[in-house]
Amino acid sequence: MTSVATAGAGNGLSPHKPTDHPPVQSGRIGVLLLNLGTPEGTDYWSMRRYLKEFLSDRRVIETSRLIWWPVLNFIILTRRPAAKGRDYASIWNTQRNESPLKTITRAQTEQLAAALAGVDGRIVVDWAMRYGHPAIEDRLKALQQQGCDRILLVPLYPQYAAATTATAMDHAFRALMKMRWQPAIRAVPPYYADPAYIGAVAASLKKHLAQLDFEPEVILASFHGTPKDCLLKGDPYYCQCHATWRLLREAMGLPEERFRMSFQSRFGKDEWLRPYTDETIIALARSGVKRLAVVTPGFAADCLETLEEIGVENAGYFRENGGEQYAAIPCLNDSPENGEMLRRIVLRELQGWI
Ligand SMILES: C=CC1=C(C)c2cc3[nH]c(cc4nc(cc5[nH]c(cc1n2)c(C)c5CCC(=O)O)C(CCC(=O)O)=C4C)c(C)c3C=C
Ligand SMILES: [Fe+2]
Ligand SMILES: [Fe+2]
Repeated sequence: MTSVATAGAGNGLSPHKPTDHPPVQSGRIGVLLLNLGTPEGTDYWSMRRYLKEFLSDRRVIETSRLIWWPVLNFIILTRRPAAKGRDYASIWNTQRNESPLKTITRAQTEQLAAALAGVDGRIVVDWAMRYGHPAIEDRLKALQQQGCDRILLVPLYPQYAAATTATAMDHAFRALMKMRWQPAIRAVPPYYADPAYIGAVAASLKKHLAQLDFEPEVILASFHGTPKDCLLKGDPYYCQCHATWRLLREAMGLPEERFRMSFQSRFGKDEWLRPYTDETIIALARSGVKRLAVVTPGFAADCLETLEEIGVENAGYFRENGGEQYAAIPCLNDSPENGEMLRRIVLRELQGWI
């Protein structure tokens, strides 16, 4: 028996196992990037597991469980896994056998770690997903085990929505609820109007436009949608998307007719935030617009919703309705613009800790 255990037993206390708690006063600082999550594979069961976890989240689907449970289990989870599995298969990173969202979030983590290494050697950067893997709980524990007694959470959503930012925070706090010795926690606020973000998206957009072999008549900023009810219940997402759109338009020096905005990825039969991206793209093509570029500033990383829905599905709608040239502009991903933006935002939120 170790001396620690003997002392504990002598006091009537349970023996203290050194492996149960983080190193004492190592003073490291964790930075944990949080993104949505993604399936582990494109097969039926991987897709079903992912969709079930996602669509069982009350922050995402607020409908009464009495109504939602049978709809989810008997309708959605019988058909959607196969259909969406095919969409995921069309964008899958086959080299790493993972979705692009995972590959890019990892690259963003490495990029930020490299940028911060020279600033303060105590900073450890990691990443986690709200649904699936790597799990938030596991990565919080891993940071603690590396001696991080302060952790900055970085939800990778420029615009706050209960369905994204809040559920990631809820999940982190559920993990913290299980810890006897919690690290100190901070969270990066929504950065939808931050000059570092607006500047990065505008610079990246200008760079990609310069590489096109055509000049778009219209640029459409497409944001992920939410049910309209979220706005009516007080979710700031719609207003934050509008603020981003206005600031980007000003940064690009474009009038409203040439820099439009819309909401994509509708799910279910309820009304979602308008105008809808697919309807907007069809209307633009029918009104005679021949050259269109679509930018997706609400997505930190390219994913199913940008690569497939914007890059393929909506490109088809544009061409079928008379459009000729179409470009889906990549998200910030791990571009130099992204590296500089994250470095600035994270360093500001670490003030007082470093
Ligand atoms: C059903 C309700 C949904 C709400 C509300 C919602 C909000 C929301 N989502 C994102 C970002 C992403 N969503 C992604 C995929 C995705 N989204 C939903 C549903 C809702 N999203 C589903 C069911 C799916 C899975 C695909 C599908 O079955 O259609 C992704 C892509 C993930 C990937 O692996 O590539 C992102 C990113 C935001 C920002 C948002 C609210 C503001
Ligand atoms: Fe979504
Ligand atoms: Fe979609």
